Amino acid sequence: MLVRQNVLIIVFFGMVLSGFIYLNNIQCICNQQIIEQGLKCNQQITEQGIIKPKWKPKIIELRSSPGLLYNKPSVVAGRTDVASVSPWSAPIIWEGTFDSTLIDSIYKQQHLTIATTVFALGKYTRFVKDFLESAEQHYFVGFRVHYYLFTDQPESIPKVKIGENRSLTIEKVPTMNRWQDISMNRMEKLEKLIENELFNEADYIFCLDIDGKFYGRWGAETLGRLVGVLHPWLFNVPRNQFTYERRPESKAYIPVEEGDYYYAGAAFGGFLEDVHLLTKTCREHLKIDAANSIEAVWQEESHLNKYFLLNKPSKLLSPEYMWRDVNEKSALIKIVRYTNVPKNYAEVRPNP
Ligand SMILES: CC(=O)N[C@H]1[C@@H](OP(=O)(O)OP(=O)(O)OC[C@H]2O[C@@H](n3ccc(=O)[nH]c3=O)[C@H](O)[C@@H]2O)O[C@H](CO)[C@H](O)[C@@H]1O
Ligand SMILES: [Mn+2]
Repeated sequence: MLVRQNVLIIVFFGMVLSGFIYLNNIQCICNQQIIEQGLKCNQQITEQGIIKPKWKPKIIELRSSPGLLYNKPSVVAGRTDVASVSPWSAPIIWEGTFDSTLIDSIYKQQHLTIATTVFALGKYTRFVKDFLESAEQHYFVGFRVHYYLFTDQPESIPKVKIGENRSLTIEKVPTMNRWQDISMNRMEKLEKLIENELFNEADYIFCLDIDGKFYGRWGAETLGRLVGVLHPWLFNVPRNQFTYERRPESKAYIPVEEGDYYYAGAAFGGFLEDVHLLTKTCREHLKIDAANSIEAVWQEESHLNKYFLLNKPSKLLSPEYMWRDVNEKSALIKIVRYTNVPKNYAEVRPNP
């Protein structure tokens, strides 16, 4: 009798347990289906019936090689003179916050392609040679890099030797008379480039100013979903001194009591999907502003700052990655990686 009772109890609990396992499995399968369906929907058709890009699958694992030797990370020693994390837990990359041997080893296994865009219209073609030659020495060395150069004068682009596994595509664009239009129009060009050409080719994209030169490593430590760079002149000033757009009529408007950092318009990047949304949103907002006869104080840089306020970057690069001039010193800048090239605005721009 007692034995039968025990058997019944065991059978009962067994059934309850199987029930739990079954329900749990169904939930897992459902979650998977939801994720897969969600992706498929995103990838197939928009409301207007347009086929959308099928983004290249992303590698998110950080695999390390067995036997790789590098310095032991410390939990107590590190940079104490600068913040290396934002209030939303995004890393801020400074010299001393990463190990280049380790980080290269992790990301080289992923066989990545990094699309890199620059624009050189009018007299800005003079910056191309230094930009490309210095990038070949310092920018994602050992990685596959595909430069896209937009210019109104392909014939005057100098020949620069591009390394193995790296390439340069030159695309002709119409000449424009206002530097503001050249600068702003980049958002639309980038949006279309990602949509039409890059979506299945590259893993990451960086969009850079051409009037810059590399002096130090810019590598895999900069890779992230959405990446912004702290502006070299405004990284250490109070919030009310940020040169955000302050007129409420503009889509780039940020009130004085808001804002995290002031980001440079001269460099941003990330996954294609994320940069696509960024460029699309900024392009739309620039268009709305134009229709309302308003141009934000720093053109697309103002819209970029608004975008980053509402869509926090997942990684921030210190001003080492966009410094003022190689000869300008700051105790916080231990290494200059990429700088603005000093220029005579009146001479180089098509209009004041
Ligand atoms: C360090 C930094 O964040 N710089 C930003 C800042 O001033 P900048 O002084 O850096 O702007 P800029 O004159 O370099 O223009 C931005 C870019 O537009 C292109 N260009 C411009 C003029 C021209 O005649 N031909 C040409 O090709 C070129 O790629 C250049 O790098 O504000 C601009 C918008 O107001 C952009 O957001 C810049 O990225
Ligand atoms: Mn510039």
